[in-house]
Amino acid sequence: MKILSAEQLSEADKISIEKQKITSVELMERAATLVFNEIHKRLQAAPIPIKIFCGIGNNGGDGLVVARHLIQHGYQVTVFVVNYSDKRSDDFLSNYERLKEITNDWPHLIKGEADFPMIDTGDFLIDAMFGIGLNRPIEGWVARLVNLMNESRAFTLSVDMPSGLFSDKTPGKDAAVIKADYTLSFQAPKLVFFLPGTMDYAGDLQIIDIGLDREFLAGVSSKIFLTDRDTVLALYKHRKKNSHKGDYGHALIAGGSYGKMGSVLLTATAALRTGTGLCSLYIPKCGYEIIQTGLPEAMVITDPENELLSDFPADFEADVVCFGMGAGTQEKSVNALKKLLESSNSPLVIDADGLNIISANKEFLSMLPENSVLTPHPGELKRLIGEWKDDFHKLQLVKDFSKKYKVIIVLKGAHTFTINRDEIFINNSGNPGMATAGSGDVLSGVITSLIGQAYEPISAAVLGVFIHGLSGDIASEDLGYEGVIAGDIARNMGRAIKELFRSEIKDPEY
Ligand SMILES: NC(=O)C1=CN([C@@H]2O[C@H](COP(=O)(O)OP(=O)(O)OC[C@H]3O[C@@H](n4cnc5c(N)ncnc54)[C@H](O)[C@@H]3O)[C@@H](O)[C@H]2O)[C@H](O)CC1
Ligand SMILES: [K+]
Repeated sequence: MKILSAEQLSEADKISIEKQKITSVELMERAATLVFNEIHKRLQAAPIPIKIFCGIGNNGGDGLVVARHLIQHGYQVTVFVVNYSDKRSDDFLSNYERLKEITNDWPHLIKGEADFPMIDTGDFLIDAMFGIGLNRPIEGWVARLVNLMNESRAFTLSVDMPSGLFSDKTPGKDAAVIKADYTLSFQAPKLVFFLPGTMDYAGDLQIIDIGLDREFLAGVSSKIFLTDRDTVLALYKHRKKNSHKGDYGHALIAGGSYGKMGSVLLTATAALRTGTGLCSLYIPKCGYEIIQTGLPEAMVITDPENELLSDFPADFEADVVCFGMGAGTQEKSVNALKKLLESSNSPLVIDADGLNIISANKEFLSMLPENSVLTPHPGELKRLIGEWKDDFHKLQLVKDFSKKYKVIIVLKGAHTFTINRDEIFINNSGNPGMATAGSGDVLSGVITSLIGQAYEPISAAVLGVFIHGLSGDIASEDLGYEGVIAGDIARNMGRAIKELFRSEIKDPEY
């Protein structure tokens, strides 16, 4: 699914109005009625005090439409117009008139702090102050109103965007932004809903299809995508009946050190559970029995050293090599990675200490084979590319890095971002139970396995990240968030792949 900018959404708005031969106020009615339906479905006519805060643009217009429907359905509604300017939009005005026709309790105008209402924790707040039209930070008494709403701790539902949140930049440090519990957003998800610095503002997210023109949406160009089930199904390669293990690649996983053999064990388990035909490990001697006992399906080659890697078997024929988990960053391990880089032409997967070694030896960067996949968490990324000012700056730095070194970056997080040159793929599967030791080792194993099975590295990364999350979702359904450990994510990979084909399953929640 494409992620669109505010400009593209406004353009979609205009084109839809023309092509569908409707007025903008009819489109507003359609969109806001869908918002009302969602609220009505959940509240089921409950007698909760509902306070609706409307701006004076089209987001405010949406709020007025929602208010009208709620009132007509017998809800206890108080409407406030946050009168931050006199420039009321036409569609706001026509809905203002329509609202006045159906109730004697006319909207209360808020022109300053003296007009602020009391807000109770038990109120249900609807935030329809600013949407995608916000073009500068919220200031003055409007900012104080936003803070009052946040401090009330009342359940808050934002229409389209939490007010104060921009669609294309990070709010300043002390900016006034609604901290929503739930956001009902129109037509396409906005990038800020997935960035670590801003994702919490939206709360639970639901995207509502308001019927904007399909042709425009299909044709509009975007370099940012939310990975959904259709995307990954299109990437998935079915296994052939007439095949054997040699058809599914030989993955070599290099890493581990004394006390950290579990990492490679997890990576190899994940690679096998994701369907690699053969899996070998290159490890220090001390891990030999651990791996042979823990994972009889894998083959083991040992380094001359007992406790850490010092070398790499340059003549070993694997379809893909993964390096780094548990490897340490000592001089000898640096030498091991150097030998691997000198001997490889095909894409590698580099994780954990592999990344740390590269960060401390930047000359290795130009030795990375084209389309290698690097899987940093934010700390590893910082060591690799330096500090960033905010999430948007970070994305730019990663895109520049990806272009310069011709590599794919899988930036791990609550929403993992896979960045390939100028393109960004945002993952939407997974859950907080996956924030656990070894979860990243498992992900490397999944991506490695897929590359070994002849997936393009970018496809392996996007598909791998998605099914890794799905596997975590399956594990947490069974065990609860706290109960999930990395081995469970590895073990459920097959179920996750099967799950992709269950047609009754919808996309996971945002
Ligand atoms: N395309 C769709 O999906 C549809 C969107 N709808 C809704 O329309 C809003 C966008 O409306 P717009 O009038 O363009 O902007 P806002 O209501 O977000 O903002 C109003 C207005 O306020 C001015 N402004 C901006 N920042 C500030 C500020 N900090 N202080 C004071 N004033 C400010 C600016 O001039 C804005 O124009 C979208 O989010 C949806 O909710 C349609 O209803 C249906 C189709
Ligand atoms: K809003």
